[in-house]
Amino acid sequence: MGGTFDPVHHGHLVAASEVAARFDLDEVVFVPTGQPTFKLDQDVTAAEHRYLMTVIATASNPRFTVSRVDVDRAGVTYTVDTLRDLKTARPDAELFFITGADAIAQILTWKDADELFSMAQFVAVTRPGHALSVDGLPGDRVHVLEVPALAISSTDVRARARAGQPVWYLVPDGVVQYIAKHRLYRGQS
Ligand SMILES: Nc1ncnc2c1ncn2[C@@H]1O[C@H](COP(=O)(O)OP(=O)(O)OP(=O)(O)O)[C@@H](O)[C@H]1O
Ligand SMILES: O=C(O)c1ccc[n+]([C@@H]2O[C@H](COP(=O)([O-])O)[C@@H](O)[C@H]2O)c1
Repeated sequence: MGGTFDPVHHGHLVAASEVAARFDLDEVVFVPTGQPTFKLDQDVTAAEHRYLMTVIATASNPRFTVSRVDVDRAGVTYTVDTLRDLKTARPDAELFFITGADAIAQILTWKDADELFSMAQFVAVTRPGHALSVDGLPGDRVHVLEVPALAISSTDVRARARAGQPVWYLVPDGVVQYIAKHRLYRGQS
């Protein structure tokens, strides 16, 4: 599952857990982006903070791991590179890329979009506030999964932290503490 994870929240974790169960996955690899291509105009938190919060959030689940491939690759992050690096690290693995309704809606505009569907299957999960449409995408490579609706976004978590409102139970406890310890999201949206 790729994401900016700024910060990772329970919407991400529930989606990953549901896809793992439905598709009987051995492992879910969370891949925090380096420089997310569609957020180049935004003030994104340093990759190392986002990576560490993702490690904290996933630590208790033996099937969840976190990859540094996007964080460690220089330049803008593209999923075509993510999938290539994951395939190199796990040559025998069958890859499924987990993505939410908002992200799948834009997938045809992603770099080398045609190539993506031959590199992995895609699982598009439902997300409150976003219509899920996979029209025009290859039906044999894109799966749709309804997951328990959690109307949580990283944008909202950042806004709450900035306003001094609680973020408990929107993100894992360790992430609440990490945000407080490093005083993240105090001066940005
Ligand atoms: N509550 C949610 N339910 C289901 N999928 C989600 C949810 N939140 C995010 N996702 C999906 O997880 C992936 C990574 O999301 P991302 O890290 O950009 O979080 P976000 O909450 O959308 O962040 P932001 O508000 O900063 O844009 C995307 O594919 C997104 O669609
Ligand atoms: O490859 C692309 O062109 C591309 C464009 C936009 C988003 N993505 C990927 O989609 C995932 C979710 O992105 P975001 O910006 O919603 O956090 C993340 O893994 C991104 O690298 C990929």
